Amino acid sequence: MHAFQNNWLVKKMQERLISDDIFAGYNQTYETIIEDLQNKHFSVVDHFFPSHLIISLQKEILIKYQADDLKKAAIGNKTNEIIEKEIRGDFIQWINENNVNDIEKEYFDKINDFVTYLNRTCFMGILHKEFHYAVYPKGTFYQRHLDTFQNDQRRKLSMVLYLNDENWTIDNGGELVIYTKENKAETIIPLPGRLVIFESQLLEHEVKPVLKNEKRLSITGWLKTR
Ligand SMILES: O=C(O)CCC(=O)C(=O)O
Ligand SMILES: [Fe+2]
Repeated sequence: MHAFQNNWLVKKMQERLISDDIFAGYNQTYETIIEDLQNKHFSVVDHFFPSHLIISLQKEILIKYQADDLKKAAIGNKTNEIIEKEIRGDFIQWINENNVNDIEKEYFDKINDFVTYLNRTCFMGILHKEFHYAVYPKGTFYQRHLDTFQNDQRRKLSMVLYLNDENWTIDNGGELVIYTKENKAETIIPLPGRLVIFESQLLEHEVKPVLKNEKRLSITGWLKTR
């Protein structure tokens, strides 16, 4: 018997069994993600986005970081934000989907296609999204947490896309560790182009310290219900 059979996503999956609509516009990558989420509440996909987009987004985040556009990330809710270096040390910039360049638009087009698929085939009811760039310089990390810091129960799926250099190695640190419901640590190397999707309210996770001078680059976001 599955330990989390009554959680939000699994309920959606059960409803899904009765939908014939799944077969219209069937997408194998999306189906793999949905199956992973159903089985283990997270999924790791390496070629969700085309590689030219990863390269362009990497250039983009580096330009913004060098222009000092990213700010120290805070914790807590919006009215009570505190910067707590002992908890997280990354620099972020929120992306406004209504004001994007061509590269960011290509990114959002793909995200929106995925969201439409989830809503159509799993009745997931995703209505809102929020995404930010994140840079973790040497020595920074993000302690074990759930993605519900901002008192926001609407966050359902977390999505992290790594924009690291193609020469990124395991010695750089900065692994994402996801703690499964059996409290088993799953270590994910932040390889360029890798996308990690997990259930925001269910799985605790942490970013291990970045050990080398190579900055750890990503876009992190949340798919939210009403
Ligand atoms: O960058 C990652 O791998 C995870 C980031 C994260 O957990 C967060 O921003 O909430
Ligand atoms: Fe997180």
